Amino acid sequence: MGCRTVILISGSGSNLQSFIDRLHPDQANIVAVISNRADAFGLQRAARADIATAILSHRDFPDRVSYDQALAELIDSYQPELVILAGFMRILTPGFVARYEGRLLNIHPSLLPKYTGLHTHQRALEAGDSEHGATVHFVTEELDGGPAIMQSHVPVLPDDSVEALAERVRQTEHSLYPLAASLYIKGRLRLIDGRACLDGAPLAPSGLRLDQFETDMRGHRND
Ligand SMILES: Nc1nc2c(c(=O)[nH]1)N[C@@H](CN(C=O)c1ccc(C(=O)N[C@@H](CCC(=O)O)C(=O)O)cc1)CN2
Ligand SMILES: NCC(=O)N[C@@H]1O[C@H](COP(=O)([O-])[O-])[C@@H](O)[C@H]1O
Repeated sequence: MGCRTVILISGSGSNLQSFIDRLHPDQANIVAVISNRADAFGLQRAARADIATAILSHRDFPDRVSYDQALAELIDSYQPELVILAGFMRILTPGFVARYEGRLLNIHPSLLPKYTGLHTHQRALEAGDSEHGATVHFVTEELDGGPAIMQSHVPVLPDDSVEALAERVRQTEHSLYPLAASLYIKGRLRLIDGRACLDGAPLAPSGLRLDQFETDMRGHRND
């Protein structure tokens, strides 16, 4: 079986669905989906795929440290090799990050380092940006500050609403995230001395470009 993977969610789970649809269990063996919200539709997606689910609400704990300790114990009960944040909307404490750093990935809906935090699409529109996108990165203590692995780029159109731009970005995420995760699962992507490295070579600060990487992959297939 593949890389034992636990996926954390808080909402719809369309990125979770892209892992289910695009990565074979011999690659990503998703052993559990954990949500901090009981109403997360992603829990239904996981159940439909016969993946174990668990709910651990942050509201049931007095503070972040105690929540993260309980979350880590729950995660460790599944003995993961890789932990994926897929729309998981809780800021994680240094102790939690230290436990998983180097095998903890996140997808953020902006071209980091632009727009860390929340409301990224609205902020890109308000800034008048001509392009926007998403970033897969290693998770570190610094919120959305971890080394970038790969980015997808989309145009911002003149009459874009927040919803339209968010959907355009989300569509690219469903190719971006499984591909980035597959590089880790294959042993090609690693966090070394605080830098994201592919085949041992440090990546550029913005990571790989999805469009360029896909072009290169097609080229190699035609060689
Ligand atoms: N220590 C880290 N924790 C997390 C990271 C990270 O890089 N380092 N990435 C985030 C994911 N994320 C953006 O990609 C993000 C998630 C949540 C928040 C946030 O402000 N959360 C609020 C609650 C918001 C809500 O419930 O809707 C909070 O935790 O108080 C910002 C960015 C995951 N964690
Ligand atoms: N800061 C974290 C964050 O905003 N993550 C974003 O939440 C969405 C989750 O969608 P999904 O639940 O359909 O995968 C995704 O667009 C992801 O980039």
